[in-house]
Amino acid sequence: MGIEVVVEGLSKSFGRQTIWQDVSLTLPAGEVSVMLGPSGTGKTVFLKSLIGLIKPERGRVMINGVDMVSSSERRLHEIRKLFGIMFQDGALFGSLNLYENIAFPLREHTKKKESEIRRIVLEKMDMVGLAGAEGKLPGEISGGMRKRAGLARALVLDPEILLVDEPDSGLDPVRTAYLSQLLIDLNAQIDATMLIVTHNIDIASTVPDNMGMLFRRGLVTFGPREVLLTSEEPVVFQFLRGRRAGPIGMSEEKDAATLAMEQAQGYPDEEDDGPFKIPRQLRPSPGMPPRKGAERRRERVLGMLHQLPPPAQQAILENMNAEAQRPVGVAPELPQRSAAKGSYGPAPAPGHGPAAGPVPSPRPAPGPRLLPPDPPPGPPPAGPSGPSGPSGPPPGEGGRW
Ligand SMILES: Nc1ncnc2c1ncn2[C@@H]1O[C@H](COP(=O)(O)OP(=O)(O)OP(=O)(O)O)[C@@H](O)[C@H]1O
Repeated sequence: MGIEVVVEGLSKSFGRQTIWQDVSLTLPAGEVSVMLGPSGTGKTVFLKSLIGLIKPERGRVMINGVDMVSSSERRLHEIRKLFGIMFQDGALFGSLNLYENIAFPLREHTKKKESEIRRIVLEKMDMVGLAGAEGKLPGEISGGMRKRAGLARALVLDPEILLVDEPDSGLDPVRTAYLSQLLIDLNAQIDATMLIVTHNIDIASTVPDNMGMLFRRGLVTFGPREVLLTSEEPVVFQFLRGRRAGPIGMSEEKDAATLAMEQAQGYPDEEDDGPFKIPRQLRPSPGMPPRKGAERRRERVLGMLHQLPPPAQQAILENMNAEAQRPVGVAPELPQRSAAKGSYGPAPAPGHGPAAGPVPSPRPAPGPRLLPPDPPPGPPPAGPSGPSGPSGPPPGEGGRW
């Protein structure tokens, strides 16, 4: 099972620029969490602070009793082996093929024999739908494949904590949807604690168990997904709906005068379309094991229900009831096109038991099989070819921690 990450009173500045202050939250063990926030609010800085790559001035990040802020490099080196990180651009070595890129952390951090390395690399490539692409160079594959290669590399040390930085960047909406499903399937298979940093509302509203948001140099909220998704907080309201009206401006937060002017004039083309409709959370694909994190989360959230705002309580109970009645492995809201008549009809019967019923026990062969074919290769990855993270070569020359 994944490990809980406890963040207490964390503050970070660069020179005179405060990035965020007094951030406190807990990433529950084995659950999937998302950190949202407009560009530049310090999401990536937060992610790097969790693993000790960036040092906050104040606060603690407790993992297995070790503080990632104040511990020695030797201690951090040990704890970092618990992490896998998927960086935005995949952070692959441009001169190494996918096999060698993905094998890199195993060669760096373990003394495994070549046959064992091969078994692990091929298994993880299979899990992310990259079987057969071992010999490709990063410059020969699409952005989506590079991301999945970065994900495979993040998995080779069997991480208990998986950090994912903007998995959607550069991907079309369909590839993003497949990647969202892949993340849920991986969580079902490895039961790791996951934190995804993104500003993509589709990922944020369908993947995680918990959500938080950074804005105005602080944490706006963090908790069960329904808390943020029902929030009337102006910044959350604006962000979820992608509006211009609200405290988030073009490049930074709006000042009071701009907000007052905006309230007087409004944006006539931005109609009030009512409460944000909370989409269903993705479930593991058919054939995947059930998510243990989701089961634990259910108990945890029911235990804290009375402490949550009433709209969140209502949304949680409605979702739980809907989940209990929802057949496994089917997205009932998607009409299926009949090939013969070109018409739309109801989805086929699932042939699985109800969600809240007994869970299937046998663990299936790994590997989501729902990935679409990849588009032709894009341009070679930009930026430094050396990845940084325990799951990959670290930042800087030579790629060492
Ligand atoms: N090593 C650094 N030195 C100085 N400033 C930094 C450093 N790393 C990040 N920053 C600054 O911290 C701020 C937050 O950056 P960060 O990349 O964490 O934002 P973000 O929320 O992830 O943005 P985006 O969504 O656009 O990726 C930015 O102003 C950035 O310039």
